[in-house]
Amino acid sequence: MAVNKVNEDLLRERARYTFNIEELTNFIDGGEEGTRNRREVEDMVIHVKELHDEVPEDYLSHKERYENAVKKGCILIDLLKEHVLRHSSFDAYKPSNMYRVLSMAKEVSPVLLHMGMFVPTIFGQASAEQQEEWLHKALMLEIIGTYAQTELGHGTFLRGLETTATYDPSTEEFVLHSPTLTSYKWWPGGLGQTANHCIVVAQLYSREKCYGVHAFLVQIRDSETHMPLPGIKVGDIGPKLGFQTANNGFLGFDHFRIPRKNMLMRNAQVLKDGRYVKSKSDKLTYGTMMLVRVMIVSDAAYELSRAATIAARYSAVRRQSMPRPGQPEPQILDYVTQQHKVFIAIATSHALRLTGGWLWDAYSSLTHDLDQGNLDQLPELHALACCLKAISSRDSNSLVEQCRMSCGGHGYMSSSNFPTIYGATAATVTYEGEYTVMLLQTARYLMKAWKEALGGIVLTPTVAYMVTYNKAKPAWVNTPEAIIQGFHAVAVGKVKEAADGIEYHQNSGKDYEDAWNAASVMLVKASECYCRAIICETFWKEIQKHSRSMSRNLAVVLQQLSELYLSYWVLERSGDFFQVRTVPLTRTKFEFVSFASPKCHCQMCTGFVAHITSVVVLAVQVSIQNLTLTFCTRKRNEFDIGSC
Ligand SMILES: CCCCC/C=C\C/C=C\C/C=C\CCC(=O)SCCNC(=O)CCNC(=O)[C@H](O)C(C)(C)COP(=O)(O)OP(=O)(O)OC[C@H]1O[C@@H](n2cnc3c(N)ncnc32)[C@H](O)[C@@H]1OP(=O)(O)O
Ligand SMILES: Cc1cc2nc3c(=O)[nH]c(=O)nc-3n(C[C@H](O)[C@H](O)[C@H](O)COP(=O)(O)OP(=O)(O)OC[C@H]3O[C@@H](n4cnc5c(N)ncnc54)[C@H](O)[C@@H]3O)c2cc1C
Repeated sequence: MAVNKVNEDLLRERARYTFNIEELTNFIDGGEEGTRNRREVEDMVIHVKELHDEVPEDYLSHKERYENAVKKGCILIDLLKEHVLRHSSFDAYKPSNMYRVLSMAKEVSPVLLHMGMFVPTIFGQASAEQQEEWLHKALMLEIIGTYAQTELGHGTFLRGLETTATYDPSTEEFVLHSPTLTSYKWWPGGLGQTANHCIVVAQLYSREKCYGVHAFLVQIRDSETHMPLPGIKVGDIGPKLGFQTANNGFLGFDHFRIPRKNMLMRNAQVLKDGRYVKSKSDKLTYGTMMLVRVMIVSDAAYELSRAATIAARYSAVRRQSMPRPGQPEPQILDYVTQQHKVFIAIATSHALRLTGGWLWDAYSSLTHDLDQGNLDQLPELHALACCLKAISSRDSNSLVEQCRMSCGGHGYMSSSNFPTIYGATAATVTYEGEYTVMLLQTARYLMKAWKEALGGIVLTPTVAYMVTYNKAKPAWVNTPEAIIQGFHAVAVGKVKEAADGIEYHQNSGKDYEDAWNAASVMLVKASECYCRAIICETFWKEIQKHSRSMSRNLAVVLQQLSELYLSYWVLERSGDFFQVRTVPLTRTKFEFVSFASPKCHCQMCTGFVAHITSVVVLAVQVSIQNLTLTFCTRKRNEFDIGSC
């Protein structure tokens, strides 16, 4: 049998790396133990022949694809359980571990929502007694759940959800009902044929009063026959852009009764006689969504690094055209345009991975605070989770597409894996909070922060610079730190511009809601700039922090990646930087001037040339599913990414 011979170009590129590959691998995995755990799980998976397709999944019927995905999901979960039972240290339910294991199968798993939302909701919103009853069953997949919140008529506007849960004190039950077609649950993953339980988000009624949306744990299919229970209508919603094996479904209730104890009662409760006990905050019902948004940042990074790996590797082995007659066709990696497409994808995967880790730590700290009854950090974390989920998923999805295009026709093949990765990341831009809606949520937070900044009130960490910029303009010397200050200045300018826009529309007679809507494009822009500043600053600071404990050669390359990221986004947003008025070169002062302002002096901070020499990459060694990007650093022509 022919042995796959490694491409000569790839071998040559790999011989050129200037740093310790294992060190980079450990850095990506979050340490040596992370690498060891990942490899152990991968080794378990890679030898399971049932996980390798004899026939391309695209040639299977919808039913075959689903059955194939169920089979693989069961195998992976069993392996995960076996590994967990063997290594108590491997935190299977650290979201990145769970998602990584499930994504080792090419098909999206029909139990993704069970692991990604059903289990976390029990963790986050069930009382101790309820966790006692349901958690182990869920972890061992004795019950298989999903998260049924979105309806045919409402996905974003949760207060508009129509499914009702009406308490009947005579039987101590809730009656679930879908009063209209638009109230049917629509989208929940696994609902089509897989789940036999679900978290249902419904309007709670007791003693004829509505208390808003709350979560309930509902059995929808018979545990033995798997048939829908009486009063339940359930099925598959049909083909989609991607996610074909996620088994997204619909669910309707016809006066379906569940015990009172099936309302998730960690936060709010309904007592036997129907009295409602309020939660410390209504927003705690939204807790699972915040968790998944936090997860999405890291998983968007993961999906992008898969795409970047494929593109970088292909760029090393593909030879095309003949710039010099009679010379061999060059590797397409030698074209600066190819580098410009691929290198930012690699840099962004690191930026989002490190930002995702930073956000996960912030979220972990918040959950600890919430357990102590301290909700102070909730608004800022909600704002962060919203904008970072939006920007990371959008950046990931668009760069996955850029990576696909960088591979020409072969990138369009299913066998390239780009279509699957694209389908997964495209979904992420919409689910768990639609892109624009999430940025507008962050904008709500920024408008409040701006008002406090004007009043000189001390702000929370990620917006504290607003007070500084609103008073003294910082001096700018041309360094990465200064670029980050530049992003802060741009963000402040956009926040101010949006706040001024709302005020302008109110002064012209609009009420606040209409003024908000009229200024909403500026509000989205302000959130984007606030979020970009966070990613730039976090990426840079994380690299500086980790560089101190890593070898110099690796630190140099990672530093170059972070400088590339900063430079790339200044150039991408040069128009916004144009609005930053400067004084001649030596000591540049920031003053954000809106284009609308009559005193706009568009004078660009010149010399903004970032020479990125001997940048990054090259060939890449991809080991299955992991993120070990084995870079061979190769001297590249010095290229000037241009002055602004
Ligand atoms: C690349 C692969 C990635 C893999 C990912 C890993 C695992 C996968 C697992 C699952 C993913 C698969 C499928 C996805 C499943 C779903 O999509 S579940 C459904 C998700 N749905 C949503 O996200 C709905 C989006 N809408 C909302 O969140 C809210 O409706 C809203 C937009 C926030 C608006 O809220 P609304 O009720 O209109 O009121 P208002 O805007 O006035 O907000 C009220 C106040 O509440 C605060 N708030 C809102 N949400 C939260 C929250 N989550 N946490 C904390 N606080 C919140 C808001 O800031 C307001 O506060 P104020 O003080 O009044 O400003
Ligand atoms: C692959 C996939 C899997 C999913 N899985 C699940 C699941 O398991 N469980 C679940 O409950 N849901 C799930 N969903 C549903 C998902 O959460 C919703 O689609 C998402 O929340 C967006 O809501 P929507 O579809 O109603 O879009 P809409 O909110 O109707 O958005 C449509 C347009 O209206 C705009 N818009 C809406 N509100 C505003 C506003 N206030 N201001 C300005 N513009 C606005 C949006 O920006 C967008 O451009 C899934 C969706 C997908 C695509």
